[in-house]
Amino acid sequence: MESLKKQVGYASVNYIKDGMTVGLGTGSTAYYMVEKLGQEIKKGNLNITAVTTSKKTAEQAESLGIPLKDLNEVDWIDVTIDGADEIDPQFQGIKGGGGAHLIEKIVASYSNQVIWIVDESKMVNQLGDFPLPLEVIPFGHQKLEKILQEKGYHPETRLTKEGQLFTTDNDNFIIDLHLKNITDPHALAQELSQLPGIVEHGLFLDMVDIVLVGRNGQVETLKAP
Ligand SMILES: O=C(CO)[C@H](O)[C@H](O)COP(=O)(O)O
Repeated sequence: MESLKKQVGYASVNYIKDGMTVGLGTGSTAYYMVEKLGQEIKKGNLNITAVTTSKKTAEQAESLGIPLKDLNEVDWIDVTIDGADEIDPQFQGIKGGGGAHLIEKIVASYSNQVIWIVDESKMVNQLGDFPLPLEVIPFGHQKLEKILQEKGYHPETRLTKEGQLFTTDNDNFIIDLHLKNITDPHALAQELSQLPGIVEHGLFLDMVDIVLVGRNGQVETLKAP
């Protein structure tokens, strides 16, 4: 799996051209994309500016000498390359396994092109087996969890390995919904967007243009309709 992630992460850098402003995603697959991008910049093959989607990616990019700007400092992003947790046949996705989906969604929404890089395990027939992350405001989060429980969404506030409350880069919490299957992602997205306290849900709908899938040692390119 690790070698598939590396293969797909490295292959995605072919979509980055000289002079572009590039959104850098978060996670173990995006890690390899950033690594390869750093190598190409160091060799003098690429001259780009990047906007990062998390503190972790920013630290990695800085350590590799990738020039960074804040989203407010750029006009638009040419391409954003990011990982995903689940992708269905309609190219709808779940993100936020790493708890970075709020910033990832903002960056993606200001991008001309969005590319997801995944290994084949992320391609599913229906979304929902992967718990759906919600970034929530700490104020009243237990009340929100109760409402989600009453709706039958099986919420679980995310904890760190040490059992502490997981906090995002924005000092919010994550509630994961254990839904098993999501029959109507658009309806669910609308419902979740209307609940006070939820800053952003991890449903990424109609956002991706190209999916690069690592499968059987190859990188498959899928274009969203
Ligand atoms: O959405 C994300 C972080 O918020 C990641 O892109 C997603 O979790 C995939 O990560 P990985 O490539 O490590 O499986």
